[in-house]
Parts: sequence; structure tokens; C-alpha cells
Amino acid sequence: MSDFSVRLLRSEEDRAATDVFRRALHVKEMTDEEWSGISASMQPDRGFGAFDPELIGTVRSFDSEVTLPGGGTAPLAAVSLVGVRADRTRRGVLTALMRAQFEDFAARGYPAAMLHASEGAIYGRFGYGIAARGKSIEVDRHRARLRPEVPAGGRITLLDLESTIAQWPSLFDALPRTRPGMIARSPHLWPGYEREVRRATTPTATAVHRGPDGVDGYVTYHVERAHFGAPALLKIQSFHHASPDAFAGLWRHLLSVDLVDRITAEKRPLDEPVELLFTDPRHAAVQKIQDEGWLRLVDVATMLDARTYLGGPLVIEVTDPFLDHNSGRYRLSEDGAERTTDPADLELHADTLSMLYLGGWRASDLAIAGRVRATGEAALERADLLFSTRVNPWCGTFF
Ligand SMILES: CC(=O)SCCNC(=O)CCNC(=O)[C@H](O)C(C)(C)COP(=O)(O)OP(=O)(O)OC[C@H]1O[C@@H](n2cnc3c(N)ncnc32)[C@H](O)[C@@H]1OP(=O)(O)O
Repeated sequence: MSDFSVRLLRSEEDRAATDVFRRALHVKEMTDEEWSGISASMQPDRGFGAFDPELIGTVRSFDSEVTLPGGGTAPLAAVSLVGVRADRTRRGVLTALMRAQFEDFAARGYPAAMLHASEGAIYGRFGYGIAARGKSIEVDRHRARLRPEVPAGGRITLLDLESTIAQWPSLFDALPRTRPGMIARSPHLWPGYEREVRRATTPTATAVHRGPDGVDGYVTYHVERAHFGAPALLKIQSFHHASPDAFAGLWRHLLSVDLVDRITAEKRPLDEPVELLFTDPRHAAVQKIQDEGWLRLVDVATMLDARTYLGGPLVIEVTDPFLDHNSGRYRLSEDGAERTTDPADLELHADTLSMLYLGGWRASDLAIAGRVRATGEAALERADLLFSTRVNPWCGTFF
């Protein structure tokens, strides 16, 4: 028996819910001024609160759309602002909030949800899995030399802070979302990004790249030092490109910025070939690899049928303890996905299916870790090919 109840938040409760979230992350509550700048980022009717009767926990989402393997898209609930008051944790509050959210997503026809996790041990039990990973890189600007065959790139225009803020949404929307896992940016996201760059103590700039057909890439960055005498770091805040020319041209620009010692970027796509631009690839060092996008297939049948596959057929048996209606067997092939009673080639839990879904992991690697059980090597080989994608998945949007 729970001694709290969960319901949709009213808009006048959004600020208190945001404060619950911030305190859970050890961040100060917002001032009136901060709240007035950020309140537009709350999509109405997408926040849930747990009450006992005080507000003790919250989750939110905003509507989006995710790119799938094969180039299709599906409606996506982007989940954020998850927090439970420190004196009310470990008694099922988040579990109840997650359940309410999934019911809401299903009722509104959102077959998938995604989030960025504060800790890796929280969300697997709710069926979220690490669907996309990202690498953090650091480039030694003084030593990195571009190889002769690297494209020259097109025209670069530099935007200042105000122009960056004004043009960000149209720049992002102008570029195709080419990787599985990339999401549409709701208007509710931009106020938060604006707040971040306005708070920076050094100037933010955006370099826009134009190719023969117009804008095909941009990078937003600022330069900072930890203290006087420390190396000057050019920190990439976002980098999106739609052509090899734009990728090379924007890196040429970053390397040309004076008074910079190192260039850093976090959570870049695992297969983005930055180091291959340089005569010595070691001058672009991968510092760490982290989980980037956690995916939840809320409606497994719909999502399995929405992506494309290579080869097959393969029958998978999914166990979904949190959303049991998803449990069962599915036959996957180049023709799509359907429920079946045929014997399974592969058995896995819903969180592991999320890891396979966007092509971010191989079934044979997950089998080594005990996350997938297969009838044999042949089934794993078929599964590796079936779920494989041309490029690595990447969300590329923080929320
Ligand atoms: C998308 C985002 O916003 S990410 C930000 C997430 N928020 C934070 O990290 C803020 C700080 N943490 C919190 O607010 C809370 O601890 C939360 C939200 C992570 C968890 O809330 P709780 O109400 O304690 O979760 P709940 O009681 O439902 O726990 C369910 C299960 O998950 C486990 N669990 C919960 N949090 C964690 C954790 N951080 N690490 C490991 N296990 C956890 C519980 O032990 C419990 O296990 P059980 O079912 O075996 O008993």
C-alpha cells in the first residue's frame, strides 16, 4: 500500500516540481527571474507529480520524434526532470511515476520514450536500455595537422551570442537527422539552451558552414580556462553537419581559432572520424565513452515493425516485467515484424531489446555479457546482421 498518489501536474505546480527536481540534483531553486526565463520550456500536461500530500517527486516529458534505422520516424516522449525528495526515496515513488508516464504515453500514441540518465543503475528496471553511446574527445590544437586530402570546406560565417540564440532552431531544423536515435527539437527545449549560453562567462559563438546548396552544418562553442595560466579550452557545445565538406570545414575553422590550446567535445557519435582528419590520429584522444540515449520501447510490437532489418528471419522472445503486454514472441524479417508463436531463436528482456533496437550493440556481444540467450551461433550471426545499421546511433540532443 502506497501512502502517496500520482497525478498530472497543473501548470501552476510546474515551478515547485522543477524545484523538487533541482534539489534532488543538489542544484539551488530558481529565482523568479530564472523561472520567468525557463517556464516556457514546460510543455503543458506533460508533468506528473507524486503527493503525500506534499509534492515529493516528479517526472516530465515533451513531445518529439525519433529517427529509426531505415530512415523512418516514430513519435517519441523525451523524458526529463526526474527527481524524488531525498526524505522520500526508495519507497516506490519513481516506480509509480514511471508507470503513470508509460500509461500516458500509450494513451497518447507515443510508442517510445528516451532519456539521459543521471546514473546508470536507475532505468533498466523500467525497460530503458542504453541505445546510443557517445565519446568525449580532446584535440591538441597545437599539434593536430590536417591531412592533405581533407576537404577544403565551404564558406564559414560566425554568429555572436544573440544571433546564435535567434538562429539555433532554424539551423538545427535545416539539417537532416541522419542517425538512428536523433530526435526533433521541440520549441520547449530552446529556452533551456538559451539560459545555458547566457550564463556562460565567456562569449559563445556559432560557426555556420555553407556548401553549394546552403547551410549544411554548424558548431557552437566557447573558450575558457580553469585559471590564469591554465590551457585554453575551446569547448564544443553542439556540432551538427550534413556533409563531409561541412564536417571538415567546421573542424578547419575550430583549429584556426587563435589563443586555444585544446578543443574538447562530449558525447560525440562513436563512429565520427575526427582523428582521421589528422596526420597523427593520436592528437585527437578519446577520453571516455558514456551512455548517451536511453530508449524505452513502450509499444514493442509497433516499434519493432517501424524500423527496417537486414536479412532474417529471426524470432525473438521478449520478457517485459514492467509492461507485461509487450512480453511475447516476435518474428523479424526484411518484411517487418509480427507477433508469432514460433519457437524463439533469441531471448532477451525489454531493456536489452532497447539496446539492440537502434543498432548500438551487437547481439553476439550482449550474449557474451549474458544479456541475450540464443539457440546457437547461427542465430546470433543472423541477429547481428538483422539489427545492424549503416551508422552508429546517436541522440545528439540533451534534455
Ligand atoms: C532523466 C533524468 O531526469 S535523470 C535524473 C534522475 N534524478 C536523480 O538522479 C536525482 C536524485 N535521485 C532521485 O531523485 C531518486 O533517487 C530517483 C528518482 C533516482 C529514484 O527515486 P525512488 O523513488 O527512490 O525510486 P524507487 O523507490 O521507485 O526505486 C525503484 C527501484 O530502483 C532502485 N533505485 C532507485 N534509484 C536508484 C539509484 N540511484 N541507483 C540504484 N538503484 C536505484 C531502488 O532501490 C528500487 O529497487 P527495488 O525495486 O529493488 O527495491
